[in-house]
Amino acid sequence: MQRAAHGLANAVVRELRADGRRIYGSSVTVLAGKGNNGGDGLFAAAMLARRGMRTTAVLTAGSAHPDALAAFRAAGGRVQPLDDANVEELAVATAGDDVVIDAILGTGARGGLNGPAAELVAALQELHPALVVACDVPSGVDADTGETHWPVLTARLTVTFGGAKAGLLADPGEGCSGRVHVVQIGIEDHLPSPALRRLTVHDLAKLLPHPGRRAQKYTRGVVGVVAGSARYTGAAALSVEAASVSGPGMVRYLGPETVARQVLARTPEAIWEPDEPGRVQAWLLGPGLDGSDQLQRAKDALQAAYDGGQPAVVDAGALELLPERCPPNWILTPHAGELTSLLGRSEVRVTRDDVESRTLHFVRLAAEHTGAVVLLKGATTLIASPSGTVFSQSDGNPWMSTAGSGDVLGGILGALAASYAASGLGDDGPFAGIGIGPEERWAAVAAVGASIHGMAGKAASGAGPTTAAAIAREVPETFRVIHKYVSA
Ligand SMILES: NC(=O)C1=CN([C@@H]2O[C@H](COP(=O)(O)OP(=O)(O)OC[C@H]3O[C@@H](n4cnc5c(N)ncnc54)[C@H](OP(=O)(O)O)[C@@H]3O)[C@@H](O)[C@H]2O)[C@H](O)CC1
Ligand SMILES: [K+]
Repeated sequence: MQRAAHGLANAVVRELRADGRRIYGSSVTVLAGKGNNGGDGLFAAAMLARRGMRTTAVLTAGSAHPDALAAFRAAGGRVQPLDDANVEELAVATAGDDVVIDAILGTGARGGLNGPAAELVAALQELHPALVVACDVPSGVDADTGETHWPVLTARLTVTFGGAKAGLLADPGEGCSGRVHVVQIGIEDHLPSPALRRLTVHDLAKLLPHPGRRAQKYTRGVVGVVAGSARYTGAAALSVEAASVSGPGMVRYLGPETVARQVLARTPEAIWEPDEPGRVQAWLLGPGLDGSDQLQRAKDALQAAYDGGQPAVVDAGALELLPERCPPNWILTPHAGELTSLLGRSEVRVTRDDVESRTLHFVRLAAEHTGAVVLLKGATTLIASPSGTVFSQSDGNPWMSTAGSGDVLGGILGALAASYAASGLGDDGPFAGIGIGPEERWAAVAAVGASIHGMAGKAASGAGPTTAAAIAREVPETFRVIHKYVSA
């Protein structure tokens, strides 16, 4: 607990300094629950009091961790028990402090806040305190699933102990947590393996395909793209362009001649396949599909992938064409609405809101039911393998929610699937080298693609508007940025 408290107190000091604020004389209120989460908060506030901060502890449950409360009092902290009568007054006073530490509920929470604690947090959320630091998890966020029980006080920073908890890496929980800082407290070796894994840029540097001296088209991977239609020509152009800049040996495009002309105008390196396509090692099916001809092409390609054991990235309209059970090297890329339809195929009747409030649960369920890797698009992208492992990538920014962004993601994923199909995902490869087992590797491929897409999108947007085409154009530079971490 002391190491946790030290980590929490030091993170508060760093954040205040980054805001250009003095430590001495600044004010902090810790909202302290009755368990060890409150204990961490009180011990941390005692340390801050000894550094000259004006400290108040609001005891939200009447009682508190005895030793931590004694240490807080001994350091000169002011104690304010919360009750029905003083909620409003304490909310206004607390909101005016330089820092609020949310140490009401942590991993011992069952459901959300209630009573005066809930009223206090709801009032504070409306008053927007200058700096909220959550202890371990924001109170009301389920540490295991990321489900939230409102009210939750949105944090700028969450200081968590032992390892990033799944609830901080999956929405809606991630959306309430701000930046996450992990404090090692010496129990890491005894913790179960994390339920959610996030690939870092160092992982990407190890995993990205690199052509050997004798590389040629088929060793780099050839991807077949069935996308677009007379109505949605842009989807074809964007997904083929994104695939072509993501490292494959070649991109074959299957679609109507009118669309192919526009595709080739943007990506002359692509090959139009008006009839039986040449050899491919992976498929991208679905962006902008419309009309019976294109749907038939997608069906034929899906069947070829199924029969030939080839990986396939299945998006948008092609999601309707899936077999009962998909091969484990297929990557489905629904958004929340499409996920409800996908789940509906296996009699799971949910709404988009249900999915968005329980993203981790439903992405896992979809992977289990379909047998495929399921990539659920969102502010945080979750990628579930049928084996149950889930990756969480959150490299993009909200400006990427723009038309065609999903088509670009599909192109990136299709190219990577072809590259890895060509180079192999064996036990002697880089995936095994970072502890990714054989059943998780296609989910990891999808996580690599999601991360590249997010990094490219963030670079293309800076802090402003961008377009799907601009995201695609940023992909080569994103590969170069990642490559810089190869030696690191
Ligand atoms: N291994 C680690 O990660 C460590 C974590 N530490 C800190 O410990 C907390 C977990 O502490 P714990 O005492 O288990 O529980 P909480 O502090 O999260 O919850 C406090 C108590 O509140 C009650 N409770 C549960 N749900 C609610 C609710 N919805 N509303 C109000 N009260 C609730 C419950 O008590 P009961 O008597 O009602 O059962 C909880 O016990 C962890 O988050 C870390 O901060 C250690 O410091 C280091 C190791
Ligand atoms: K908390």
